[in-house]
Amino acid sequence: GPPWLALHEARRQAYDTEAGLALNYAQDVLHRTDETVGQALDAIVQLERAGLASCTERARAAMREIDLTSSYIQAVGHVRDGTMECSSQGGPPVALDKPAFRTSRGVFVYDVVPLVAGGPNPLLGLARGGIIVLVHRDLPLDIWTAVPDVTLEVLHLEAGRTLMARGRVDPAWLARLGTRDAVTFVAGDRLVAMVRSQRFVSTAAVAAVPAHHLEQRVATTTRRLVPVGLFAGLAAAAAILLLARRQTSMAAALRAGLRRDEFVLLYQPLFDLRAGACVGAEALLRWRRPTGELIGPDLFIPVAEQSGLITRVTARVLELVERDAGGYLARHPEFHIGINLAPADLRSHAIVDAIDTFLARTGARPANLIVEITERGFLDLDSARTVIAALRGRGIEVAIDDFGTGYSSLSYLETLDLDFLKIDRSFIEAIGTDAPTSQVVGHIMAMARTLDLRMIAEGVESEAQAAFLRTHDVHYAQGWLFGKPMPFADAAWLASSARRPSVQAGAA
Ligand SMILES: Nc1nc2c(ncn2[C@@H]2O[C@@H]3COP(=O)(O)O[C@H]4[C@@H](O)[C@H](n5cnc6c(=O)[nH]c(N)nc65)O[C@@H]4COP(=O)(O)O[C@H]3[C@H]2O)c(=O)[nH]1
Repeated sequence: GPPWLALHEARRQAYDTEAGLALNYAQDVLHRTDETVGQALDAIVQLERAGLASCTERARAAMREIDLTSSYIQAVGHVRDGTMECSSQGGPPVALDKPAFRTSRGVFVYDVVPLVAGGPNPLLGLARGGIIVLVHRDLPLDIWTAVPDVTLEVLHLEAGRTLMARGRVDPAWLARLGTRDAVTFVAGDRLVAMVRSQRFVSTAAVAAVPAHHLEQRVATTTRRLVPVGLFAGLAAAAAILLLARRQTSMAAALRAGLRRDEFVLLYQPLFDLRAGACVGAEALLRWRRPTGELIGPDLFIPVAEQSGLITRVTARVLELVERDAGGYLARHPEFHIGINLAPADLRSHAIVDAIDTFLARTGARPANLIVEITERGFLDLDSARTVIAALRGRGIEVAIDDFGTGYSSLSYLETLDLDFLKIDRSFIEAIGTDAPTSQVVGHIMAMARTLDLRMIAEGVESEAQAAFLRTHDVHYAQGWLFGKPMPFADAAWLASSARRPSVQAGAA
């Protein structure tokens, strides 16, 4: 019957979600590895072409220049007869061990180069034509992961060996990739994702997450798919299962849903923690099926993203905000509406035009909008930066969503200009408990302060959590304590009724 189907579906969805997370980690590592290898090869080619495989003053100056301008390169040197005779770091000659292997590009890979003799972080060396580039073996693995005990590894497929690793690796994984570009599988107590580099086809990255997260996710997904004792709920779950079974039909249904205007927005109040007042709302999308069931975004946004429909969904969201709140925003310049963008939205300037149109049609001000971005899937950093700059240039504020969940990594914080960091609800949930993640929120807050970002806490359910956040200078909060997602009129009513007492408090 449907409950069994739902359990089965929960398992499939849980696997997809966890595998997606592991793939994200692997992709992150791969991206950093590609950058590292790319910079190393560029350096070698540059010095080779200039005939600078030597220790002359000119060669050493060129090496120092490369060292200073390449973020992933630790040092560049000249190697002859198994000795690094000089390097951009200065110091005496360094005797090298035998290279571990030679790649088909003619690059010799040295496993351990003790640049600082007996130093704590042995470097990896890549050498060709008398030039050696030294890189930190930890740097490509230095990504933010929300779950503890993640294994990260960079593999050389030709050589059939590990280049860099953090955590427990298993040599047997290598064979699972075969000729594919990416693969996920369960091995023992772990879920493993492997991705092959498109730039350097003999390198691949691996991420392995503990499989017990999978079981937890099956449990929560089952709870969501099987609403207790509701036949309607079961029917909805069954309907979703039928759709989800074949993503193509789900995409077709989404397309039809867009055509038939089946999407609606609910608005979750955003509270200023100090003033204790509602100062805005986040727009959250729902799909109202012709049967009357409301389907949550977790089920259809990923399909919209995979099927290329997401930019149309985002355009619809702007239309709906205009319909629900346009007039109100024009009259309430201090009210903020949070809108979720998908990574695909940040790939072109179209979203900026759509927002300009929205502002022109509604008379709302740029400061009315907070755009929330997440890095589910892969963010094209260059175009994201351009789009974000265009939005911020207009006075629209930008928040990074899902921070710490593994979707939004530390590297994004460093490279994107942002206004807000949204602390994910999983970390708020852990406040004051002895969950292993209970300390994470402190680190996230410290990071936000360092980067000069204001903070929005998500999923605040208790007064104790709110008090904790208030004392730690978190500006805004959302969550069931303040209000569940509701029709716009209700959120607007909250904002106007909540503003009065706070104005009096300010005047007193
Ligand atoms: N347990 C608990 N949950 C709370 C609490 N307060 C809020 N939530 C839920 O947490 C989610 C917060 O949204 P999000 O992190 O932006 O996460 C959103 C967002 O990433 C995505 N999403 C929603 N609307 C859109 C949209 O219009 N476009 C895009 N691209 N994504 C959307 O879907 C995600 C899920 O949205 P929802 O299902 O509406 O789920 C919402 C909200 O209903 C609380 O106190 N306790």
